[in-house]
Amino acid sequence: MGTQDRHFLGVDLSTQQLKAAIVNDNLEVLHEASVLFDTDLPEFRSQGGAIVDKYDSQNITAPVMMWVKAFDILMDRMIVTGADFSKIAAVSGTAQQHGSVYWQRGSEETLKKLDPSQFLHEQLAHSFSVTNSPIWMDSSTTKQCKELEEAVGGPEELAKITGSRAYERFTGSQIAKIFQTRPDAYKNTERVSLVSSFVTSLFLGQIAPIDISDGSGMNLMDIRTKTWHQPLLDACAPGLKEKLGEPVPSYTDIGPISNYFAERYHFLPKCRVIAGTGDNPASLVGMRLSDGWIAVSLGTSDTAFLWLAEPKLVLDGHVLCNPIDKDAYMALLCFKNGSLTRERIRNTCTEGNWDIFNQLLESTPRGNFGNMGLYYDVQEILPFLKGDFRYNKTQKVNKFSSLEVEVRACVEGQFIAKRAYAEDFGLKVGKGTKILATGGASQNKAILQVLADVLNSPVYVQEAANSAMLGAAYQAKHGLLPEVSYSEIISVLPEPQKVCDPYSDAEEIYAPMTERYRQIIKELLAEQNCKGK
Ligand SMILES: O=C(CO)[C@@H](O)[C@H](O)CF
Repeated sequence: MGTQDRHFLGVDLSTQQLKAAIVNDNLEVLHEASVLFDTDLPEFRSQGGAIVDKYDSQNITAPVMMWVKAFDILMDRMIVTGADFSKIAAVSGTAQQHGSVYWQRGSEETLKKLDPSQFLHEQLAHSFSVTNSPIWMDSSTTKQCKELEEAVGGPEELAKITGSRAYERFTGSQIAKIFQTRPDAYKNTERVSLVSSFVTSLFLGQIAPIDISDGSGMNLMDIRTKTWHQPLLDACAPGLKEKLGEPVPSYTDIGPISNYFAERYHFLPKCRVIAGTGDNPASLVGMRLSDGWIAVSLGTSDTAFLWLAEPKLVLDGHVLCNPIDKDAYMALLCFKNGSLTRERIRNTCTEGNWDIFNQLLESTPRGNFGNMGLYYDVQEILPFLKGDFRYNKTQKVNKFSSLEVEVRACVEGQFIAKRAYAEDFGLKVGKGTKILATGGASQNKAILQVLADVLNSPVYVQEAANSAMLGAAYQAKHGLLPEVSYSEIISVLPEPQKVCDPYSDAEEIYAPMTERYRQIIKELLAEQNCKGK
């Protein structure tokens, strides 16, 4: 296959949808398709792609068969766009981080012998020992988190080894909870995948390895040796190492595409499958981050991340292995209450109209007359709080005086939190720093202006907002051509475009608001700890 008609496929299994893009050798997007879980697969009754347990709102999962069925639909939708899979030289995947898939004993044999004349969902319906996969929105594993930290001597020790203290959404505590509460399901589990390696397993026709970047979001892997830390595996469940398999660098060529995809969709048998990775590492691949840049992904969860040459010990935030250079790292800050919270405020203040939301946002001054709001629909990660908290210039209040104050308080509050944790993480915001925004809300200029003001830095966007999905497609080329450097591979991409600069008064407004935010959080966490006692 000549380079001019060498295409690459990237598939992104995110929280709300499964989407795919095909790019040509110049990384130009040729075809895209998506499957929205809630509306295209209503029989699973997901909301935002997730199922919240009606008896325990901290217990949040997603039906794995919803993801499998979405695959069948996605491939057919790609065909409708005119995709020619025979030109695909390599495919890779990305997915929401931390979620886990539990393959039933014997399912790898099923994967190897899939019948091309049938849908995936018809053949994999009995391949999962856990039918509802725990996902990153879950926060029901505080007990298991404590056990993990105790296993190695405390949160700092755990952060030193794995890059993070224990977090409820991380896969280690989720596996431990399944072993403790559903021992038979765990016993019947042949292999455990992350959602990203679940995606590549389908293409590979066998259980694919976990990559080191997504794997470092499990509280199980030593980020320096890139190997599982046995005392942590033992603290979760017996025989876990065999179920996880060995982690691999994120650009590893893990084998040829399965016969199923070759025969059913006419991929060439020589099409290669490249290891998948998590959505945030894939976004780093999809964006051209270098020193002085901070990436902010505004999606279901909001995240901020940047490239690190060396790991840094933090207790609020994460250090992951780098998806591009296996000897480098990346810093990650994750906020659960992202776009779904912005949409909730939009719905309550504007009956669901983004144009009115933006008008209200732009009708209020920077600093919002001293009002601050913190809105946590689901248990937040940073900080570990849930509920709405509103403050006027001097004190806590139950509600704000106007809709426009509420709208600005939501957006400013989300970005002030990012600034506070980013600065605590050692990131430098302000002069010389540039922000690269991605994710759905990065197409909203009014929101980006607030981001620029709060972080006192210019905001850039790149052509496509789907940086994770495109990152997977770029990773497919990066993995296929190990002799070509990553920077050379993405050198064909257009430079990010500047969208807005901060106003000159931004720093004098938001530096003190960031300090006030820190004080408020300290008081709220102290209050919560007292209630918990
Ligand atoms: O938990 C997260 C990162 O730590 C989220 O960004 C998920 O990856 C979103 F899918």
